Parts: sequence; C-alpha cells; structure tokens
Amino acid sequence: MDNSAVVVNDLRVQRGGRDVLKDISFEIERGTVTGLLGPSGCGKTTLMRSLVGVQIVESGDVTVLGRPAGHKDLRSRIGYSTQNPAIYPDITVTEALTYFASVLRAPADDVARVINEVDLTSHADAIIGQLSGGQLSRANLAVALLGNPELLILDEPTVGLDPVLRDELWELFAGLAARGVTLLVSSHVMDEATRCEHLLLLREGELLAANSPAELRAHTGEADLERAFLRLIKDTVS
Ligand SMILES: Nc1ncnc2c1ncn2[C@@H]1O[C@H](COP(=O)(O)OP(=O)(O)OP(=O)(O)O)[C@@H](O)[C@H]1O
Repeated sequence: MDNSAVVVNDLRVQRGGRDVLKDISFEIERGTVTGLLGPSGCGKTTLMRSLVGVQIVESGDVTVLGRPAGHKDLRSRIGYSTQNPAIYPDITVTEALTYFASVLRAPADDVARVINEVDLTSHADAIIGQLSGGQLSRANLAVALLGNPELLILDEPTVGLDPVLRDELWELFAGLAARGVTLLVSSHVMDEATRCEHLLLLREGELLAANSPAELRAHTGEADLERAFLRLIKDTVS
C-alpha cells in the first residue's frame, strides 16, 4: 500500500491576485506528525485549506488518502480544526460536541472520549462562550478528533496555551500518530518543531525545506531549529 497520506505536486495558489503558494511539492507519510512552520502570512492556512479541499487552486495536484483533495469520500476521514473556532458560544461543550458528532455521523460515545483526550472533562458542562482561550482551542480540537479521522489537519492548535497544556497536546499528537493517525500541525513557534518527525518550512509561499529536524540540523550545521530556519532563509536569499 502507498504509505503517503498526502502527495502535493506543483501546487500554486493565488489569493487577492498574488501568488500565495508557489509551486509547492511534498509528501506526508502516514502515521507521522508533520509540523508546518513559517512566519505569519507565509501561506500555512492556505496550504491546509488546499489539503482539505476548500481552497481554489491555480494549478498542481493534491492527493489526500489516495483521493483528490475535496473528494466527498474524504469528508469523514479528515479532521480539520481552523484557527478561529467555529463553535456556537451559547451551548455547553458536551452539547456542541454531540451536535458535531451527529453531523459527522460519529458514534455517540465519541463525545466523552474526545473531551477526555483534550482534558476538558471538568468543563464538559461549561458554556462554550465562558471558556478560557486555551479551553476553547481544546474544545475546537475535540471537534476535529470526532469519528477518529485518519488525517488531522490542525491550524495552530497550541496558540494561547500554557507550556504544560502545550506539552500535553504534543503528547496526544504523538499518541495519535503511534495509532496510525497522520497529523499536520501548523505553528509559528519554532520550538514546537522539535516535537515533529517531519517539518515543512514555508516562507512567502515557498517551501524552504521538507525534512526531519535531524536532517535540517545536519543540512544547515545549526543545532537550534530556529537558527537552522534562519540559515535556510539566508542561503535562499543569497
Ligand atoms: N481571503 C483572502 N483574500 C486575499 N488574500 C488572502 C486571504 N486570506 C489570506 N490571504 C493572503 O494570503 C497569504 C497567506 O495567508 P495564510 O493565512 O495562508 O498565511 P498563514 O501562514 O496561515 O498566516 P498566519 O500564521 O498569520 O495565520 C497572506 O499574504 C494573506 O494576506
């Protein structure tokens, strides 16, 4: 069986009349955690939207779990959490997840499972609009986990979380990958790169690297990943 969860070839996307992704190609192996890193505005969300199939693309091929991105068979196989949680503010965490579980046709007992996985059991009956920022982003992540999708696409899931919660979430991501789930996780915090098996480093719509952290360190001669990224940028510019 093909071991690639995602195959992208020469993907080009324009937004607002500008090239936002410039002929990008890469593959993501099944059962791994891949970090999508790069500065604000570099195209991370646009790339994720292209994989989910909600982005109009100019050219190129995007294959996800063996199907063209956006194929209807992929709907229940991909979990996508956006940066701005799209959860109704005036119902409880359990009510919101029960609603999404029915829309996604996920089993009813999935609601308690995902609430537990994101460590929100103590707030299962809290009103969404009264959650803290970190709790809200964990509730948002819980929605993406419903139905046990094979591919999780998570747009900055750890933003606003304290270091302990961030650590717990990265542990959760590693545990999911060990079960065979493929994760693509965006971040603009380079220290999160060390938690990933593979890295996609984007800058101004160009893919500067698609490596493991060890390969990136070896390639740039920099032990620190932030410095390695800066080294790549300097090498690209010069
Ligand atoms: N709806 C839109 N219309 C036009 N241009 C857009 C739109 N959304 C994003 N862009 C532009 O596309 C580029 C890439 O944006 P994108 O949201 O993919 O970046 P990002 O790396 O996810 O940024 P951030 O880390 O700040 O979320 C930016 O220059 C942005 O201004």
